[in-house]
This record gives sequence, C-alpha cells and structure tokens, in this order.
Amino acid sequence: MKFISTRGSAPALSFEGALLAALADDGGLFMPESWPQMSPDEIAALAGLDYADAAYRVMSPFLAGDPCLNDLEEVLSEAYDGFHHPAVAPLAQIGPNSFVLELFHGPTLAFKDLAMQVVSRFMNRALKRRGQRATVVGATSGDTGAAAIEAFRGLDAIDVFILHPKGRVSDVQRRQMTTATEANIHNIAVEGTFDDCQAIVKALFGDRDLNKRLGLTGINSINFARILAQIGYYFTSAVTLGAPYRPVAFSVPTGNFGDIFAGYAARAMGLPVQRLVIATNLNDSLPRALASGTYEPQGVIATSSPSMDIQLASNFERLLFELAGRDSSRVRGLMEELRARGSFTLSQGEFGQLCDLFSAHSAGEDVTQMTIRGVFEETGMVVDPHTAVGIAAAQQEPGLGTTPMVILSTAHAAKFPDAVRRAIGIEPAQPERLTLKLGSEERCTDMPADFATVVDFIVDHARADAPLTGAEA
Ligand SMILES: Cc1ncc(COP(=O)(O)O)c(C=O)c1O
Ligand SMILES: N[C@@H](CCOP(=O)(O)O)C(=O)O
Repeated sequence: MKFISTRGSAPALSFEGALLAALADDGGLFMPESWPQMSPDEIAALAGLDYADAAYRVMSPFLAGDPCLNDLEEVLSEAYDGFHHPAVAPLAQIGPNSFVLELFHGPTLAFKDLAMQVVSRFMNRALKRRGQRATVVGATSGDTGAAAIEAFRGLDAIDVFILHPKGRVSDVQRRQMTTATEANIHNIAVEGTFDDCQAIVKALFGDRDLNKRLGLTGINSINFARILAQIGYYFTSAVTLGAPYRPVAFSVPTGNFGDIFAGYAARAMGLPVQRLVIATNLNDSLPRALASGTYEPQGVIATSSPSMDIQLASNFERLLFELAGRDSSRVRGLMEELRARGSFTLSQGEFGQLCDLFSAHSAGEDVTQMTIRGVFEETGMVVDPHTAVGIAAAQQEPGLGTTPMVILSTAHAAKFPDAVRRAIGIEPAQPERLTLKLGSEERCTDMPADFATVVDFIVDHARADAPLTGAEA
C-alpha cells in the first residue's frame, strides 16, 4: 500500500514514510492509493473481539508490505492496555434508537487517546529502526495537545512542540498540557485562534530546510496515521448494533473533520454507514457548506466546546479529493481558490455526492446547555459540551427509520466542569487519573501568532543534532 498526496505532485510514500512526513511536501494530505475492502463476513467476524484485535483487522490492510505491520499487534495491545474500560470504546443507550459511543476512557479523557497512543508508539519504533530523531509540531484547541504530550512525554528521540490558542482552552485542558515536567515537552500559547496555530504548523512543514534540519513530523489529523487509528471504533460500534446486516448512522462532533473522515473511510471499506452527521458548534463553516455548496470559513468564535472552535477544517481536503473522483488538479485548484479568495464552490456533482451521505447541523450555546441538561434529566448521564453538540445534531436529523444513531462522545465531562456546572448545577466527578495528572507548576511560553518567533523558539529548543541516548523516562 502506498500513500499519495491529495495535491498530486509529491512522491507516493510507504505507510512509515507518510507517518513520519505527516504532510506531503506539495502541501497536500496523504491518502491510501485505494481503500482496502472488508467483506460482510469479515465485518461480522469483528463481533466479540477485543478492541485491539478488531483494530488490528481494520488497520492491517493499510500497512501491507510496510515495516510498521510487524509492530502493529504489539503497538495496539500496549496502546489500549492503559484504557480505563475493558471495552475501550463502549456504547451506552440514551434513547430508543440512539447510542453514545464513549471515546473518553483513555489517559487524557478524550477520543484523541485512541489514535495518539498508537501513533506515538509507531513513530518511536520507526525512528529507532532508522536511528533518527524527530521534532513533533502540533496545533491544538485543547485535546490533541494533551493526548500528544501524554503519549510522547519522556521519549528520547522525539521533541514535542504544541501550540494552543492562549486563553481559548479549558483550565483542565491547559493544565493537562502545561504541567508535564519532561524536558522533551514544550508548550507554546499563541495569541490567536486554533486556525492561527494550525496555519503556523502547516507553514513549518512548508519550510523545506527547517523541515529537513529538524526532522519535523506531525501528530494532528493531517497525519493519515491518526485517521487510520480512528476507523476502528466505527466498525466495532456498528457491529455491536447489527452491522453488516443493519446500517448505522453516526453523529460526530466536528472541528478539523478528522474524526468524521475516519467514519467516511469505514464506509469506503464496506461498513454500511447510512448517514454521517457533521455536528458543529457556532463555528459552522461546514453546515453552511452543506446548505449552499460554498465553503467559506470565517473568524473563529469562542464557545463552551472549545476543542471545536475551528473554521478551517483541514481534513475537508481529503473529502474533496474523494468527491472530485481523486482528481488532484481539481483539489489544487479549490485549495488555491480558498487561499486567494477565502472560499470555493463545489460543482453540482460534488455537492450532490456530499449531501447523499453527509448532513450537518450547528448547535448554539443555549442548545448545547439545554442538551446537557436534557440528557442528565432523562438518563442521569453527564455529557460534555462537545458530546452535547453531537446529540443536538442527531436530534435534528429526521427520517432514519429503524437505523440506529451513534453519537460520538469525544470527551469526558470532567474536562469542561464550568460548562457542565452552568447546565446542570453540579460539577462532574473528576476521575482519579485526571486529578493525579494535574500537577501544580505550569510550563508554557506565550508568543504572538508570528511564524518567525515560533521558528526561533523551536530551533533554540529542539535537540535535532544531539546523539540518541536510548534512555526513556
Ligand atoms: C472533544 C472534541 N470533540 C470533537 C473534536 C472535533 O474532532 P475533529 O477535529 O476530528 O473534527 C475535537 C477536536 O478535534 C475534540 O477535541
Ligand atoms: N480539536 C483538536 C484540534 C486539532 O485537531 P486534530 O484532530 O487535527 O489534531 C484539539 O483538541 O486539539
């Protein structure tokens, strides 16, 4: 299996190559050259497997012929061993035909752990094989950063630089990141939005000299390995609810479009997914695109679901590639239009395909609070504001008949205690693993949203030329 760029002018790479490069050097995103297929029998055979075993069957075809395939079984077993629920990603029923898929049982209480615990292990092993160091640069609106810091802290071969928008993540999210004591972890608070942080990270990859000198790699969902490790729970939850013999719909709290793109990938591999609901907060560039055919991101609005305070959804480019029949020159044109004019309009054919599978709803702040309250009153379950946005969107989705709706619960309520208290008057219980992680001293450097300032900081602190010691904390 090779991985090709959505923009068509970068060399195709192996899985390991794409893992370490993160972004293709023409600025595009890596995609598998074709979607591996799972037959109905193969899908049905996932029933009852351990999560790691099911994930192995879903992920392994993408790694065919790659050295990472030899690591996969061990990587998955180590990655999910540390989860705090034996099912890793269990389902809970909240209505006659609606289910919440709990993706917050990992070490940092967000769905990012399911992929990050895998990606860090793949990267560390690949670097060891190559005798190389790497510098991870990542942008976060709160959860990716925390998950990456947890997954990479103390690794000898990898320095990690995480940019978050200053004052725009929850206190718990910030402290999860900034109280890490390991020397390989660096937090940068950018005076700007998540979109500013993501733009700086992409520009870092675009600087070829720097990229080479520092051995840059990325852990955001621009890295296909992140998407790959998020496909498994679409399969396991759908099979629990009757797939492949019964179709399933998913409502996915969405920001960067990575998680829902993993749902698209599951469908492309053969899972009977009837509908994918894009659930956003007030940052509604995707619902507007689904209403009009024009994608026009605007300024980021701060909400009580800060991890989704994103307008420029990186992975929408992957879907465009698919909608355009994998025509990379079309994708290049649309991306250029977006850069130059701030928007682009889909062709009728592309728009038709988009609306056949996806729908989109945005939830404002009142609706989010009412949803947290409603779910609590009806079921006793305390959901976080991101999950609430997913539930609110599912409630707006008409006419799925007997198809079960799975709402992805992307974070634990304890990460957003203020929003939860405002909605239901009580704070969610804090799991012990969170209390223990929130040390007291915070380490973080404030910076303007300025590329050169960030580069100077990274160049000063990265250990790109230091000899490898082999020691790991
Ligand atoms: C809690 C939570 N929910 C939803 C999302 C949106 O996921 P994606 O960016 O993959 O669309 C994020 C951030 O990515 C998140 O942290
Ligand atoms: N919501 C994310 C934003 C980055 O998304 P990613 O999936 O591309 O890493 C966050 O919490 O950081």
